[in-house]
Amino acid sequence: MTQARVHVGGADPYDVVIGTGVLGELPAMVGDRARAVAVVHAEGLPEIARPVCGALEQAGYTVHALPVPDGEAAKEVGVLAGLWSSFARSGMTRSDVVVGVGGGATTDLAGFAAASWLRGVRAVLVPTTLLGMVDAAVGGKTGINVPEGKNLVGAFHPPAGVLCDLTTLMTMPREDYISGLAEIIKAGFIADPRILDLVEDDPKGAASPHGPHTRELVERAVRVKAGVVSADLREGGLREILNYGHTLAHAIEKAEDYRFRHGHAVAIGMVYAAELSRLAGRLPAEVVRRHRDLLTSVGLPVSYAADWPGLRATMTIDKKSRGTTLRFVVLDGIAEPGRLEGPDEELLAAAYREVGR
Ligand SMILES: NC(=O)c1ccc[n+]([C@@H]2O[C@H](COP(=O)([O-])OP(=O)(O)OC[C@H]3O[C@@H](n4cnc5c(N)ncnc54)[C@H](O)[C@@H]3O)[C@@H](O)[C@H]2O)c1
Ligand SMILES: O=C(O)C(=O)C[C@@H](O)[C@H](O)[C@H](O)COP(=O)(O)O
Ligand SMILES: [Zn+2]
Repeated sequence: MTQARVHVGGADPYDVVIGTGVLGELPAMVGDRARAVAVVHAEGLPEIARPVCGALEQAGYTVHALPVPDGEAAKEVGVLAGLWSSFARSGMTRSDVVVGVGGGATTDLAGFAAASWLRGVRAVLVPTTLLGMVDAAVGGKTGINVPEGKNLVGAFHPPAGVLCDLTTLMTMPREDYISGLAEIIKAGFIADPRILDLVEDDPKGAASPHGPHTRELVERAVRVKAGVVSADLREGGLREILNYGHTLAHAIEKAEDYRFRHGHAVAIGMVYAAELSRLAGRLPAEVVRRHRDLLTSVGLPVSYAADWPGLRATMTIDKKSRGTTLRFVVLDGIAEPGRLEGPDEELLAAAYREVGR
């Protein structure tokens, strides 16, 4: 099967390679200055990590396989500290490389370990989930959670390359796959309406890695993300659009002690942001309905019940906030993202009433 190559521009450009049999590209992405490579992988994925390590060993690198807890449990300071110790024991120098293999949680951790080790070593990411491929591994946002909130500690550290092997999607649990679909649909609402049409025409196909448009959906979402982060790596302005739905989503994830899937929280968060847009007089009701219909059709949640004051308090520390001013990404239409700055408390609560069960 042919491979697609999406270029990410900016000060540290790199490619995202999408297809099957992409591991052959790994040594070139790691580069010839490295001696040692730390392969940080989700511990539940030995079958996927093994060929990655094998390809690197065959290319002559000394490989240190470093398993980390599966999923969100990886994004903890204790796990990160464990990686620093392992890097030290393995003698990882500035010319050596970290390869992250796993879902978005694993690549967020691996990327931040690379960003912080010796003040920054090269990272190559091999995402193995839909969400990892279309969002987390691309764009250089790395980080971990703290008890006070999601992704509150991290760094912008673009990878040297991203390898998306679509065959790894075949073993994904259905709910995790659908979670990734939320970020694809997000890319549709903020920038690429063709994504929305593809999902609407065949929601069953979209919710399966065997669907007829899997590759196109992945590629389209990667292109949206690549275009945005090429222009604004450090989230000076434009990049905020990728955060559509995330202000409430991150509060939900914290309220659920990070046991709620990210994409599921983003789905609810997008409906909330769409309701905010409507109540602010900026978005027709039919577009809000389109959010609910589309997300529901693939099995994503669109409502949530928890105490509003707690969620509202957590949202204060969202990274888009400036001082005491809350800032939201909203929509003025499909593919027309805008900002809502300092909305009044009644508007915030009214939008939540539309989402709350
Ligand atoms: N850095 C970014 O720009 C960015 C963007 C979006 C999301 N994120 C982060 O990504 C994380 C969510 O990522 P995710 O949805 O990939 O979840 P995840 O990393 O938690 O993975 C979900 C589960 O799937 C398992 N898994 C991974 N690949 C598999 C495969 N091929 N077959 C079977 N099981 C597999 C994992 O081990 C884990 O148990 C969140 O922490 C979120 O904050 C980061
Ligand atoms: O890449 C971005 O920028 C995003 O906002 C993408 C989001 O999907 C992602 O979940 C990101 O990690 C959220 O960033 P944060 O800065 O709000 O933690
Ligand atoms: Zn996200």
